[in-house]
Amino acid sequence: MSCSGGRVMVGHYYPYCPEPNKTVGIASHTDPGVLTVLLQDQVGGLQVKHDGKWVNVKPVHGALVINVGDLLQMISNDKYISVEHRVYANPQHEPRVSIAVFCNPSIRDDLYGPLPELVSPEVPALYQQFTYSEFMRKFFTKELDGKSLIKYFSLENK
Ligand SMILES: O=C(O)CCC(=O)C(=O)O
Ligand SMILES: [Fe+2]
Repeated sequence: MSCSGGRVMVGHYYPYCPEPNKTVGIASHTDPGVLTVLLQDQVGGLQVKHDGKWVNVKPVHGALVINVGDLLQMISNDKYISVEHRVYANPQHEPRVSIAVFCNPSIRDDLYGPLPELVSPEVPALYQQFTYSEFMRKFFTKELDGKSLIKYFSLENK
């Protein structure tokens, strides 16, 4: 798999929100692809779910946040787990800007699934194989919610 052909850059702009407890910046989700590289500014607002609790990701000047996505979870047969994250509505009187680069496979019709090296009679595959086209079709028809892509391709009932 190569990341070079499948990178997408997205810029997010979160304006000041006078009533932040009535809405969200981005609802809780996992990123679908392999890895996401994220640059935050100094405003903050990103949270990740850790041990069932939302934890603030403190913005550090010059630092990049790397999120594991659903594809990496499935290809690694759960060696890496995709991270649930969200952004709260911005209560600061200055806008928040973030830039995300999504690293995805570049070949749509190859089969993806747990890498053969990670699967054995003792450690069975946890996910079915799928093409990236099929994966993205499913992604675009799902709600922006927790782990439904992972559940859809899972061979177990998670
Ligand atoms: O703005 C952020 O910090 C996060 C953006 C995000 O989660 C995404 O683009 O998938
Ligand atoms: Fe995200």
